[in-house]
Amino acid sequence: MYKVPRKSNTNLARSIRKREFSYVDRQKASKPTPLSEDDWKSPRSEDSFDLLDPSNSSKEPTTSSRPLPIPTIRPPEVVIQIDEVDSPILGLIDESDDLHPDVFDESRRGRLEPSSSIDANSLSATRSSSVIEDDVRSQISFVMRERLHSIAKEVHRRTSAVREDLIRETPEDTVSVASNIPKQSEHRPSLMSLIGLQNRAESPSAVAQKKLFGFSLKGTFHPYGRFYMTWLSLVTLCFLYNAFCIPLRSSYPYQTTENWMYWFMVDYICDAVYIIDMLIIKPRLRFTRGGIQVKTLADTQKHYLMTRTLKLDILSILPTDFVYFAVGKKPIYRMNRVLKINSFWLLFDMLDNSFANPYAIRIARTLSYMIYIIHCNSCVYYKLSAMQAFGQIAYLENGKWYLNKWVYNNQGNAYIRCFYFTAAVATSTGNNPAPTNVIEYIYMTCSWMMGVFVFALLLGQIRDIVSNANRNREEFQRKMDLALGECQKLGLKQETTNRVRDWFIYTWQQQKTLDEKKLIEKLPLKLQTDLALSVHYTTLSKVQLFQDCDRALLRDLVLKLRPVIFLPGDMICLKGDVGKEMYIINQGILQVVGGDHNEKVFAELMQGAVFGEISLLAIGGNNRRTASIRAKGYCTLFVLAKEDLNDVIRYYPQAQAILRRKAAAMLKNDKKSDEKTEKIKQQAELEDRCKINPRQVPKLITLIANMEEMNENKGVRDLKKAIEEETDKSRRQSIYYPWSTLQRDDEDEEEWNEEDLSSVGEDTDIEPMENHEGPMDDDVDPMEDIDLAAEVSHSDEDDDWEKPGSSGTKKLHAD
Ligand SMILES: Nc1ncnc2c1ncn2[C@@H]1O[C@@H]2COP(=O)(O)O[C@H]2[C@H]1O
Repeated sequence: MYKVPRKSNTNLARSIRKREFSYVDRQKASKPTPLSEDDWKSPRSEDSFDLLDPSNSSKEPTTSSRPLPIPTIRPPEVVIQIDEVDSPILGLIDESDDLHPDVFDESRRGRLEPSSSIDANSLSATRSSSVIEDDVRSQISFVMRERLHSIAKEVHRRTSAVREDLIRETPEDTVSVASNIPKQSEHRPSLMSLIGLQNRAESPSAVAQKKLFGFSLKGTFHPYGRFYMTWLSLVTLCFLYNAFCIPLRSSYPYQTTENWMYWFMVDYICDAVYIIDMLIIKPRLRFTRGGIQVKTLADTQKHYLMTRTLKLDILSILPTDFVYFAVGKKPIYRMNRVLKINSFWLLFDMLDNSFANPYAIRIARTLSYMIYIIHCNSCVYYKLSAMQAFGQIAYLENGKWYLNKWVYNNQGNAYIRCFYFTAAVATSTGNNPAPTNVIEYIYMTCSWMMGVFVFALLLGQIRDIVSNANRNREEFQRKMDLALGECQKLGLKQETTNRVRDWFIYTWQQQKTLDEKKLIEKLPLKLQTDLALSVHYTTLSKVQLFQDCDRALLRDLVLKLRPVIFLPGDMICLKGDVGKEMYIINQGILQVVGGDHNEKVFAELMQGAVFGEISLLAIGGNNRRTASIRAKGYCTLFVLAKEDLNDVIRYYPQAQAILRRKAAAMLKNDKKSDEKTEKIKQQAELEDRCKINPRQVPKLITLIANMEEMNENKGVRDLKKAIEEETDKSRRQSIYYPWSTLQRDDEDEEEWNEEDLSSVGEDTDIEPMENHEGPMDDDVDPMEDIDLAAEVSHSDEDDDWEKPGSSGTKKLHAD
């Protein structure tokens, strides 16, 4: 620990101080950013002098005698910066920090008294050595502090500059930048990523290359990728050219001395394709090793070298054309090109796997075999015909000479004629001419054999393919017939039977199967989930619940969803029923209905809407349906059973909250609608009850109107007049007026017929009966219970009697 020399004015102390200060000077000179006076306010600048030489404490130190201030205490913010500097020497700072503050605090507080009583001369040698040691340590610590101080200052300066720059940025800029940045707050996987359809980020160079060529030249290819499929089609085309044209040109006279260069041109283009395929493409094809796709070019190359395909590829491209130099341009020597048949098979396999209708691909493949066999056969037939001079050489049979009718007679299109002949022989359909010699007999026997076995086999294959393609349809037809037969047996109404038929037909049109789940149940669960997610992606992406909640909820639920189809007008759930399932709309429109006959439509629900969850989760307080739901047209829904939902949702409180919130809003809405409907119903009922036939003016009123003495009363006069007018008008119009004691809603006021009302309310000037309650019977005279005298006298006294109120046009009164 740092020890203050007992007598600071000793020679030793002086020499220490001198060395220390001279070092400070050197350091100060070498500092990159010299400290200002403010930064450098060291408590020691004055105290140190006092401390070391207390006798001079009162004196103003002279420039020469006064030691330079020693920086010991850093400004607090600088200390923070040092802490942030990741430096291995920070440990030293801590240590050095321990040294001085106490000392200088003590000195500042004046508690550290210089021990003047101790004589410097009495310091022992050991003591002086420890002092020297302390001195060295203090110097080191000082140097460290000095350096760190300057680093800290620099860091501090830079941080402040950056901070200022940041603050100086205009808020508009910040806002615009912020608005341009897509919201990243929710780091949730998208629906696409859940089903593994998310595009992975690719390196810009790879993207650029892909843009240019559609593939990466440096990379490897997926064997089922689009690029390789396109390339494979080209290779297959070249193979087919070779496979068909080599026998054709070898037998028929289609390659002549004039056109051979064109044939050769195409030949060598095909050869080029073969070579590119062998040298560039195939070595880049990825393969699977131990369940992992190998993508490294070196590995794929090595793998290709080991395959049998390479050998076939080499054989297929062997330059057999060189034989041409010896035997002439005979294309038959290129027959090794057909060894590329692997490409043909591969292409058909790939098409089979990737086409929506693989049956067509399978039939095409089988048909191509048949055609090729007939093609080759026709080439042989032509060659045989040519060898026998196209029937011009007569043959002897039973002592007679005949012309050979079996051979092609060189008339018409050679290829078509020969093809026809061989097709007829192979399928045993034609009335073929009899062979005339051994070769012809052998040919015919082979052809028939081929017809019987090979063609029967191929035709059988085609039959299987076609029947497989129809199996689903037949199964559906069988089930529908069975169901309709049951309906008939049970004697159901024709309408019901028709609905059953409708359901079957619509389901088939939509799904091409009656049980969608059955198709995928053999797959592993993960794949089933992925499949279900991708198939129903459009619908599920619209379900707000899945958007707002944990995406795992979707994965958990998707396999529990069961598709069902409803017909137009079907009631999916009825208000008051116990809720056992909830639904997600996949297709179609549904209506939330109410009223006695479900005539009121509260809302329409579209694709992606969820309903039926209120009763399922007992959100409304019980497990009863809060509304009835009706299918507007054909609808496909996903049904989720209560147990399934409960099983899953208990792990997703957020989803529960969302469902609850939504349910609360709907319940509120429904309550309002219910109240309104109830009010309208009540009003309609009351109006109905209050209907009177104005032609049958109550006898009592007529009596009052006819009473002589009462004729003096203006009110009664008006009443009489009104009755007469009303009776006349009623007779003319023969209508009933609705009378009611109920105040109408504002919205209904417009519908109110002012003209009709005026004739009743305004002219009669009858005071409205404010508190008339209870039902009014049509048959009962409404005036019978009224104390007429009191009523009339009251009316008489009333100030408003003379003024027909506007309320009379809005309120109609039975009185
Ligand atoms: N106003 C509304 N709008 C949309 N959907 C509704 C409305 N009222 C009720 N529903 C739905 O209709 C469903 C009927 O059955 P639940 O009560 O189980 O759940 C109900 C809600 O999901």
